[in-house]
Amino acid sequence: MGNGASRNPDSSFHGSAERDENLDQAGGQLYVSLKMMNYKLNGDLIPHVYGSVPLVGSWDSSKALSMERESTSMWELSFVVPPNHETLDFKFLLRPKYNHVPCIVEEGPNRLLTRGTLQGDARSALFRLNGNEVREYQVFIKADRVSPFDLAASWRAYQENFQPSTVRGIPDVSINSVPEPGAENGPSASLELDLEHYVVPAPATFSNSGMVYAANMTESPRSMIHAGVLSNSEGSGNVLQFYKDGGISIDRTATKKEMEVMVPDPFKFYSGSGMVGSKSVGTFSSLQKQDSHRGLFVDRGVGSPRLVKSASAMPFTFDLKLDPETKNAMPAAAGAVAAAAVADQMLGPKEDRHLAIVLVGLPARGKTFTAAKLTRYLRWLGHDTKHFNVGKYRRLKHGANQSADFFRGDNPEGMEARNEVAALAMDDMIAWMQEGGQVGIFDATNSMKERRNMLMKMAEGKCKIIFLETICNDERIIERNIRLKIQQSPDYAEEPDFEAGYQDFKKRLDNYEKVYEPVEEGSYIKMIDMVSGQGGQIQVNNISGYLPGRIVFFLVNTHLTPRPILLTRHGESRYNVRGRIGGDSRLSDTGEVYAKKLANFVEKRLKNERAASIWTSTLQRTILTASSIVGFPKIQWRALDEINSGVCDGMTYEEIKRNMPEEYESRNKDKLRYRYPRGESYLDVIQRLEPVIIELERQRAPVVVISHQAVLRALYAYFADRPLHEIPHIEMPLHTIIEIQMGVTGVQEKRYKLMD
Ligand SMILES: Nc1ncnc2c1ncn2[C@@H]1O[C@H](COP(=O)(O)OP(=O)(O)O)[C@@H](O)[C@H]1O
Ligand SMILES: O=P(O)(O)OC[C@H]1O[C@@](CO)(OP(=O)(O)O)[C@@H](O)[C@@H]1O
Repeated sequence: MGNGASRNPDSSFHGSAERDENLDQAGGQLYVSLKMMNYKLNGDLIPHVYGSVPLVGSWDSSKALSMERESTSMWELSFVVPPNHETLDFKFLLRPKYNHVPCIVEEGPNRLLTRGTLQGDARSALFRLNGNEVREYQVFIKADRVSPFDLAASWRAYQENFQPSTVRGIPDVSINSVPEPGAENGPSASLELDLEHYVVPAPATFSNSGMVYAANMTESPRSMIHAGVLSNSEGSGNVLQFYKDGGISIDRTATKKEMEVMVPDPFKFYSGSGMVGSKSVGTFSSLQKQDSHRGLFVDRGVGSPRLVKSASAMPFTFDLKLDPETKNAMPAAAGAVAAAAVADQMLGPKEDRHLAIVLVGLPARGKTFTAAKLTRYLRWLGHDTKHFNVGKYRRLKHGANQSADFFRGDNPEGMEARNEVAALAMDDMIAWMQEGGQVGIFDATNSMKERRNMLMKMAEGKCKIIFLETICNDERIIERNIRLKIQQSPDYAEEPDFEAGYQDFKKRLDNYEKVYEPVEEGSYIKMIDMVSGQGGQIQVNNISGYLPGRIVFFLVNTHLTPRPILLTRHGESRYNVRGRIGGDSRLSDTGEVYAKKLANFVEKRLKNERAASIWTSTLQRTILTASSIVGFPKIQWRALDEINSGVCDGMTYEEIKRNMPEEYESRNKDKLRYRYPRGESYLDVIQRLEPVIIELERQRAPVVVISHQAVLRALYAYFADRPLHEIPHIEMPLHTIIEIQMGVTGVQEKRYKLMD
């Protein structure tokens, strides 16, 4: 749209330099939303808009933009103006949709929009019809500056998913901030104010609830499993109780029983000093240009992680050396993971086929939290990943109630006992990798070089180690973390006196601080003050390969700002009613009622959340479901489109069974991997949703995702930490909102059912 050359001599209006600067700094685009009220069709004349720049026809009425009917008498048009636009003059006109004449242009001077501000008085649109009859229609013109980076943030997501809609007349990005007059009298008014009224229980499988201490869900010592003392990681944690309101509580009795178990001593002690020299260090911050490091997202927001890559930093490259021995060995979840990851795993050096992420950091620095989150992400992407928490091994071997003295650097028994359990956990992790496991997350303080050397020695020739150090210098956050630890950690489950627990943990921290040696060796990622809200930094050293690159990218985008993510399917579609899959049908009458109810719900639930946004697919049924929601930007993502059912698109399951029995059978056998002819599989859907997950992690404001059954199953599985094979079978009912609450203790779920 550039320098929209205006014919209006007064159009050289400019805002103050300061305002311009502010707008430029916002880096945003302008979302212009025009509405015309009470226009009832007059012959085949449809309201249009044309104006001074090519986007609105350059004053050529044949290229005017048609407004779309939003309701019986309300017409709407939204478009996006790039930030550098000068002035936009425009006028409303009435014209047949596919004919150029007759063309009736509104009376009066041009309307003028300068740098986001409408000049002159707001006035109705006056049209002089044949015989000099004058018709007057009320119009609303609204321009909102919204950062496009908040909308479709990563360049990758933008390139891959932010495609033009196939739906005629519906803008890809729109904002309608003016509540529809009379909206409160629509069907939505039937939704009572009390949202709690609509709460229904969440399924009892939400294993990653913020109420559950992540360490409890990690692996158990093999020796115990083999001895039949414990079952496996899932079974060995605490007993969970699920309540009607979706809350979860931990049965401490179970924890205690587990702690009482003592194992025969299978421990071996490992030592060594195989230190790997540091090759290059890169620091990432947002100050560099986006295109200077492909694949890494740059956040322009205040208080977001900073990402800078120094010239000396290693690029994330693929090592494609051919290893004939493993040519045919496919990774466990082949097909789920990106081709580059498969190539790395199959063709890279032998030890690189297994990756150990070894956490480093003082207590209460978010190591277990980060390890659990990374495990969830990698598993969801299809990488066989396990989380080994040395604290859990320690508790099982030495009991949960060790005092701070146990952790003193000058307590030889304590040191030996701690190294012993660390070696046991590492041993288990390597054994698991040799059975085919891909990524092991080794979660302990690992705060001294000597310990890290031991681990590197154990890993030699077996797996590649990347240290992941979490550093936090914000005293307030450390204080909050300590308090959370006393509440959550099984170490203090038996301590009834909070203050006594607090003092003991502080002493433990002191003991660690005295001997702490930051990582300077090998390959590493350092997360420094990433959750302080003041920026933060990620430093990487000697990192290469597809998977390490994805891990860095993921960590850069995660944070702890609490916010809800609301997931919902579109309202019932006409195809849903007829049992047809895919397609691009409109909503049924029931679906339309849901759209109104949803708008009402969103209005109430996100009343004070001005920065929230609504994400839809590019298919009509989601866009129409979002259409009644006002006051938030709406973004269409192609990645949110329903699973592509290829040649079966538009058929009923019955028709597929009858006409393509083999296809029907194959899907029944393996719904996760089955790919519709010329369409997609669930695994394909998961892959294309990865940028959406990264973007949901990155967002600090609430997001409402209105999408489809298969897509929402995949998204939900990420948050609920559900295994890949369950994804195609997860229940995803219509007319229900799943609220995922992201916060400092992890992820929690709540459900609202708005209609039966
Ligand atoms: N990068 C981080 N820096 C500081 N605190 C964090 C970070 N990530 C998560 N946290 C917070 O730290 C709390 C305690 O984390 P936890 O993982 O138990 O610590 P650790 O394993 O280091 O002892 C978490 O509940 C979370 O709120
Ligand atoms: O994988 P299955 O269970 O077939 O579910 C996906 C199907 O759900 C449907 C409805 O049957 O999605 P949608 O919610 O978009 O209408 C189909 O369009 C889609 O093919």
